[in-house]
Amino acid sequence: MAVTRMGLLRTPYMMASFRRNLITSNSTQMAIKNVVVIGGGLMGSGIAQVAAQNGQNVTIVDLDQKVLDKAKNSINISLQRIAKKLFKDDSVKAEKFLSDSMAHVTLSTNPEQAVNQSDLVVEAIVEKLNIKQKLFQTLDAVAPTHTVFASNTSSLPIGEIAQSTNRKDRFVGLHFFNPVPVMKLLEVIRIPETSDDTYNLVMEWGKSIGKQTVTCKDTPGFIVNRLLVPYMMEAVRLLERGDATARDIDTAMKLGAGYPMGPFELLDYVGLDTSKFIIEGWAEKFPENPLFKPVPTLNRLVEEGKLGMKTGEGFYKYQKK
Ligand SMILES: CCCCCCC[C@H](O)CC(=O)SCCNC(=O)CCNC(=O)[C@H](O)C(C)(C)COP(=O)([O-])OP(=O)([O-])OC[C@H]1O[C@@H](n2cnc3c(N)ncnc32)[C@H](O)[C@@H]1OP(=O)([O-])[O-]
Ligand SMILES: NC(=O)c1ccc[n+]([C@@H]2O[C@H](COP(=O)([O-])OP(=O)(O)OC[C@H]3O[C@@H](n4cnc5c(N)ncnc54)[C@H](O)[C@@H]3O)[C@@H](O)[C@H]2O)c1
Repeated sequence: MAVTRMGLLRTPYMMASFRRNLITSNSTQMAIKNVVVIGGGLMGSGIAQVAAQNGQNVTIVDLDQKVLDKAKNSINISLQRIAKKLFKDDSVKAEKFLSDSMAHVTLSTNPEQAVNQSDLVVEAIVEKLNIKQKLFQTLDAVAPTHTVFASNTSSLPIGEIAQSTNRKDRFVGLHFFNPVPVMKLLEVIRIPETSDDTYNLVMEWGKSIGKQTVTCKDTPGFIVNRLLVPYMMEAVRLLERGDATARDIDTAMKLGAGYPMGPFELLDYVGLDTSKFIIEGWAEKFPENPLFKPVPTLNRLVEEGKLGMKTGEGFYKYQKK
């Protein structure tokens, strides 16, 4: 019996189903063959990977070629970990899985050109409403009519992002979790204008990439972050009051509440810049809610360029890979 921390492959049945999800195609792939992921950072690279490892053509777009090269490298490393687990006794199959998946990945710094042939565009760029709106406005003018647009935003209203396009019926939120290749959940956010066809298509697509979907209205933080963000901010406030150390708070939540990571480890893992954007956006929009008040420690660390694991330091220090 294979057991992971996330309970991903608990039984032979689940292992078989995971393998099926990874390797075989299904009916949706007939509809969504070409995926474009905009933003090749932490999330974009993971989203691109799960599509590619399920046989879909994926183009990753970023402003910076160096980010794209790093994304390709991290996809390769992650696929190797998965291949090792899936085909532990068969190095030929493992190698084929790796090379087939990598062959589905293309890199681009030209978003307008990349979306030319797309069926689905998933945006995973910086958590700023005006930047996301500007991007979608540009893409809306050049993408094929049938192309569905999705945002992976953690906290921004999908309806406000979709406002910048003339395809609100073909617009959804697709909220993935970090690390995307491991986390099974995909939140699908429907705005009132989202058509049934679009909704059904992305629900099927979620299944085709091995995710368990849940649906949520366009409400702040959707399901997971509406509960997770106040918890993480409360952890920082606990630290700021001097009630306990970050290390002890993390240990307490792992051993006392069964979380795989404590709140500070998770903040560093998510990225402190992204976390700051989320809480600032909510504080501005809902100033009366004490749960959404910004925390000085987060602002200070971001000002110092300590963005978490990705920069080698956040609440903790990390060895550069
Ligand atoms: C203001 C507040 C801000 C809130 C922000 C919200 C952000 C956002 O919107 C929502 C989120 O994402 S919220 C965030 C939601 N996320 C969370 O809450 C994450 C919580 N953390 C975890 O679930 C675990 O600590 C990890 C999975 C990260 C690492 O697990 P670990 O046990 O400590 O370490 P391990 O032993 O190394 O790995 C274990 C297994 O996973 C496998 N593997 C790992 N990475 C892989 C990859 N990239 N590729 C492939 N495989 C990968 C690995 O092979 C291994 O498999 P095996 O079969 O056991 O050999
Ligand atoms: N980090 C997480 O754990 C997490 C989880 C779920 C959702 N999200 C959301 O996903 C999105 C991306 O987060 P991330 O953590 O991957 O960020 P990141 O900083 O790792 O990556 C963002 C990437 O987008 C690129 N980018 C910025 N503007 C761009 C543009 N106009 N065109 C093309 N590329 C552009 C940047 O160069 C960068 O590489 C955010 O909306 C975030 O809220 C993050």
